[in-house]
Amino acid sequence: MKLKELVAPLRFQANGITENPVVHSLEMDSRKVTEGTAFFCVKGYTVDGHDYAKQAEERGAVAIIAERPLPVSVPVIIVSDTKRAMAQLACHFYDNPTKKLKLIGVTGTNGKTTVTHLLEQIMQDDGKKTGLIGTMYTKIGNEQYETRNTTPESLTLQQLFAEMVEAGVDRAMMEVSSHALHQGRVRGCDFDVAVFTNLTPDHLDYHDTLDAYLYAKGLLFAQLGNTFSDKVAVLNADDAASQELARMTAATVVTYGIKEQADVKATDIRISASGTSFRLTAFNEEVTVSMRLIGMFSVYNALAAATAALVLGEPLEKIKASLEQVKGVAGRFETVDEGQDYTVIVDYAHTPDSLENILKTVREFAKKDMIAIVGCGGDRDRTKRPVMARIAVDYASKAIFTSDNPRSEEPAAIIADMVTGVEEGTYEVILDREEAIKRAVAEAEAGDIVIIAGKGHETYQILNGKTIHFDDREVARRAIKERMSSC
Ligand SMILES: CC(=O)N[C@H]1[C@@H](OP(=O)(O)OP(=O)(O)OC[C@H]2O[C@@H](n3ccc(=O)[nH]c3=O)[C@H](O)[C@@H]2O)O[C@H](CO)[C@@H](O)[C@@H]1O[C@H](C)C(=O)N[C@@H](C)C(=O)N[C@H](CCC(=O)O)C(=O)O
Ligand SMILES: Nc1ncnc2c1ncn2[C@@H]1O[C@H](COP(=O)(O)OP(=O)(O)OP(=O)(O)O)[C@@H](O)[C@H]1O
Ligand SMILES: N[C@H](CCC[C@H](N)C(=O)O)C(=O)O
Ligand SMILES: [Mg+2]
Repeated sequence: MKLKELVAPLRFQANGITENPVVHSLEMDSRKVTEGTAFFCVKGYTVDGHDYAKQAEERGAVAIIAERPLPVSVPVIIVSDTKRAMAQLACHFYDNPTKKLKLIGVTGTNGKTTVTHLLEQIMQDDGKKTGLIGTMYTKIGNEQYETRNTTPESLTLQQLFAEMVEAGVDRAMMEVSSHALHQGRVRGCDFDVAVFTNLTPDHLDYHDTLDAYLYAKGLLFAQLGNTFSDKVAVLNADDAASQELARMTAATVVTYGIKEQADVKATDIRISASGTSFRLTAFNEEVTVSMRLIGMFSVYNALAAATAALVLGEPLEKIKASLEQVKGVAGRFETVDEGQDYTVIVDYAHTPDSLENILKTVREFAKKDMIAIVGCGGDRDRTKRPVMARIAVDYASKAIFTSDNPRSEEPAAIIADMVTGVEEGTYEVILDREEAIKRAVAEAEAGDIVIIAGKGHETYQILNGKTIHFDDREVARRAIKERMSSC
C-alpha cells in the first residue's frame, strides 16, 4: 500500500505529505523494523518510542507516525495520539478483517479464558472454523501461536485477524483485558457480541479504583455502538456491574444468570466432586446439561458461553452436547494424577474472588484436609495480597504462602504484604515455590487435597526480573513420583 493511501483515514492530520513510498508493513517496535516499514512512535510506560525513530529509519522505515516533529529524513506524519492512529491505520492496512468474521469479545475479572475455550468448542463442534486470542495463546483453527499479552496491541491484533480471515475463520473469540481497553488496543475491532463474566477487585495497581476498572471494562460495551444493530451485549444478571455496562451501549442486551431474572438461566444445579449438572433454560427452550467442570463459577462460565453461542444462532441441543464434551481448560482445576491416594490440583486462581471460589468449591467435597499453596504476583496489585492470604487461611486446613512471579520485587516483601491479613501461626511460608509444592506433597495424607493456586498453565517463573522455566504441574508430578519411589 502507498503511504498516502495508508494515512488517508487520518484525514486532515495527513495533510502535506509529499513523498509517497510503498509501505510493506507496520511496526511499533524499532527492533522489528525492516525495509518499507511505517513506524509508530508510542509513548510507553517504560520508554518513549519517539526515541527510537532514528533507529527505525536506519533499519529501513519509510515513514514515521509520531506526536511531534523528529530529526529524520523520511516523512513524519504528526498526529495527536499515535496509539489511536495505529489502531485506525492497522484496520485500514489489513482491510478491516473483523468485518469479515463474527467477533466475540469476552471481558470480566475471572473466567475469560474459560469462556472463550467453551465457545471455541461449541463453534468447532458445529463445523465452524475458529480463531481464539487470549492469555494462553492465539489459535487459528488448531494451530497455536505464542502471544505476550492476553489482548495484543492493535497492530498484532489486526494482523492476526487478517491471518484468520485468510485461513477461512468465521468465528473469532477473544479475551479483552481491561488494560487493552484502557490503552485502545482493540479500537476498530468490529465486535458482534461482547460478553461480561464478572467484576471483582483486581488490577488496582493499574486502574486505581474499582470504578475506573469497571469503566475500562465498559469500553467494550460502548464499542458495540450507539445504533440499533444485530450486535449483542451478553451480561451477567447476577453481577451488579451489568447495569452500568448496559447503559454504555444501544446494542441488544441478553442476560444470563442463576439468582436474578435472566433470558438464559440455570436452575436445578447439582454440583459434585466429579462434575456439575443443571437445567439450562434459554428463551422458550430447555435442556439438561451435565458437565465435567466443577463449581458454581463453572455454571456461570457455561451460561456465558451458551448465551453468546445462542445469539450467534447455535442450536441449544448442540450447545448442550459441546458443554458436555469439554474436559477442562489447561491449568484450570487441572489434576495431577500419578495414582497417588491424595488429590493434587493446579489452578489459575490469582485474584481474591477466584481463590475463594476454588477453595470454597473444593472445601465442599474435601473428605479430609485441604492444603493450599498460594502466592501473589510481584509488580501487581498489592491490595489483593492480604485478602488472598486471609482467604487461604480461612478455607484451607493448611495454608502455605510462596512465590508467584515476584518479577522485580523481593519475594519476602510480597509475603510480608500477604501476612498482614492473617494471624501469626495460621500459615507457613516457604519462599521457594518448588520447595512449597514438595512440602505439600510430602505432607498430604490419603484422601487429602492439595491445591496449587495462581500459575495454572504458566510454564515460567519471573524472579529478579529473569524468566526461568517453571511448571506447577511438572513440579507436582515429580514430587509425587519421588515420594512414591521413596516409599
Ligand atoms: C503496562 C502495560 O500494559 N505495558 C504494555 C506496554 O508496554 P510499555 O508501555 O512498557 O512499552 P515500552 O517498553 O515503554 O515501549 C514503548 C514503545 O517503544 C517501543 N520500543 C521500545 C524499545 C526499543 O528498543 N524500540 C522501540 O521501538 C516499543 O515497541 C513501544 O512501542 O505495551 C507493550 C506492547 O504492547 C505491552 O506488551 C506491555 O504489556 C506488558 C508486558 C504487561 O505486563 N501488561 C499487562 C499489565 C497487561 O496488559 N495485562 C493484560 C491482562 C491482564 C488480565 O486481565 O489479567 C493483557 O492484556 O495482557
Ligand atoms: N466465572 C468465574 N468466577 C470466578 N472465578 C472464576 C470464574 N471462572 C474461572 N474462575 C477462577 O479463575 C481462574 C482463572 O480463570 P480464567 O483463566 O478463565 O480467567 P481469566 O479471566 O481469563 O483470567 P486472566 O485475567 O488472568 O486472563 C480459574 O482457574 C478459576 O480459579
Ligand atoms: N494476567 C494476569 C495474570 C496473573 C498471573 C499470576 N501468576 C501473576 O503472575 O500474578 C496479570 O498479568 O496480572
Ligand atoms: Mg485469561
